[in-house]
Amino acid sequence: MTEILYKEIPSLDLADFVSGDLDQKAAFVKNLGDAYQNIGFVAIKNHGLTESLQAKLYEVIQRFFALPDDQKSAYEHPEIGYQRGYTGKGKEHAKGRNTGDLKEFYHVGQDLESIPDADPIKQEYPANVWPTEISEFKETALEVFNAIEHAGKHMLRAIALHLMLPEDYFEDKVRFGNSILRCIHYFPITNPEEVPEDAVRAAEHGDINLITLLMGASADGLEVLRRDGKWIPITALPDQLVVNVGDMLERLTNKKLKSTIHRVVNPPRDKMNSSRYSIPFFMHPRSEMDLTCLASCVDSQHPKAFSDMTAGEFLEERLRELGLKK
Ligand SMILES: O=C(O)CCC(=O)C(=O)O
Ligand SMILES: [Fe+2]
Repeated sequence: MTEILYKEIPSLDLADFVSGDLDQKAAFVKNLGDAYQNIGFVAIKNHGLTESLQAKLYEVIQRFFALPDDQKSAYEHPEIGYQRGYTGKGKEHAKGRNTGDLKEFYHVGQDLESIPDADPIKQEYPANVWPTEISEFKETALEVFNAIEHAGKHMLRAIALHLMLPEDYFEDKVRFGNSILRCIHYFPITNPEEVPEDAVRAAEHGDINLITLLMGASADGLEVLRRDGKWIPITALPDQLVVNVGDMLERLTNKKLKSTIHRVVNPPRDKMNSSRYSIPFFMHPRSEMDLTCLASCVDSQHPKAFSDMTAGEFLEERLRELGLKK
């Protein structure tokens, strides 16, 4: 396969896949496959998440993050690896680093009430944590969670077809999957000289999950590392979601699909005193999903690069590496 060095991440129309004719659907799968085998990122429109709902969630989280730190820390749950509720400033660091990122965030997971009692996964997930100060937080976040999850399921169908798997390959694996909507505030830095020399908004990393769907951020800063070593800034249009491959999908496909390293750089010094908000949705499967490399992705030129693990085991390992779990 030819290597493509994209100047920017490719833009696709999800409507081509969901409601297009056979040719449009095939073209979507081809373009997505090319993008994911090269740069690991695309931007999609017609994903079903309305701009008004996005704006509403941004408004709600801005009100939450404006609360005093000691009020926010009441929603912090280290005993569950911060997988629900608030995580305070500087707590998370990228794998392989010690300096914490210049961010605080809030995690929302599956709404337990929507999971049938008969599904054993219901016992596995912690309940969501909702700030009592902000009444619309729960309703708005869950609505966004469901809309993005729906778009993510379409993306996984297209990915399955690209991998020559049955279109519904991921369906049962992501039903009530362990996904997380992460509302992030990169807080203003009033005294740049007081933060550690090497501290950044988000140090370079790959995402843990199958795929990430990212709502357009409120300021610049996100960059992806192209395979020739050049950092490419990402600018998604307001009607687009950025969708990238995570480490679990890279593992499953034995690196055929690329979990591309990305980062959020600090603003120039004169803009350090401003906030940045962004909201990625980390689409995880159920913990029992087997991430053993697909046999179709292993051959003499591509020897198996990963040990066999379930998604649950991989997540536990990574949360420890990020400083979120003991
Ligand atoms: O804030 C962003 O634009 C991206 C954040 C990110 O990469 C992450 O939280 O994994
Ligand atoms: Fe990321």
